[in-house]
Amino acid sequence: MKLFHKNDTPPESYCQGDLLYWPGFYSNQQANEFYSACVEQLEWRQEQIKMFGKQVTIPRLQAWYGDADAKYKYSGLPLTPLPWHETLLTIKEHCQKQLNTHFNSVLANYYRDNNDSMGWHSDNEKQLGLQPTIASLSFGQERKFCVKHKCSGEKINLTLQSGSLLVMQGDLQQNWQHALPKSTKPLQGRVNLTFRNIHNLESS
Ligand SMILES: O=C(O)CCC(=O)C(=O)O
Ligand SMILES: [Fe+2]
Repeated sequence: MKLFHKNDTPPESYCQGDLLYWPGFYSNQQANEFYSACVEQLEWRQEQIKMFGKQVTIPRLQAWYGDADAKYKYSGLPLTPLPWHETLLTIKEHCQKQLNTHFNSVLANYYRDNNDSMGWHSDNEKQLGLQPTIASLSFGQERKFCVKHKCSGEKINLTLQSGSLLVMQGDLQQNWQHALPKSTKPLQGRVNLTFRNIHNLESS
């Protein structure tokens, strides 16, 4: 896969093996419009997940959209997709075209302020396959995104800007974890969309 061409690599882009970051995938204005549409129109829920045998309320809002058969288990939480929203379909088309791949679902995350976060994890569920390509879009408040190697502990920190596209692919989920930490500084809201291709294991 080739995401960057010599002459159109935007400033501060990052391309290291299986992690590609493109800050200006969308203009600020377009990113603001997507942010508002997502905040106002997606069916946000604060889910409970099981962690170490305990029910925990997750520190962010989530919504799962996709094709009807793209059922997903996320941290022990079975998610049945909501039917596609037009804004999500538009963004999905752009990503599919750019990355020359297909997505059948998206996990939307809404971080309302600096107290909302996502802990260390890998998106390595069986249903994603061994080397999933995940397209991660950011709209609204920029936030720090951390990646940590599972064996060496090597850390990479990126600031995900509004309108940026981050692609996680290849062996990234096998070898690395990632997280979106809380901040002590007050922050505005951020919407993140992670487009995925879920394999329906029951019917295969
Ligand atoms: O909000 C982000 O940038 C990360 C989201 C994420 O890792 C996920 O949805 O699995
Ligand atoms: Fe993730």
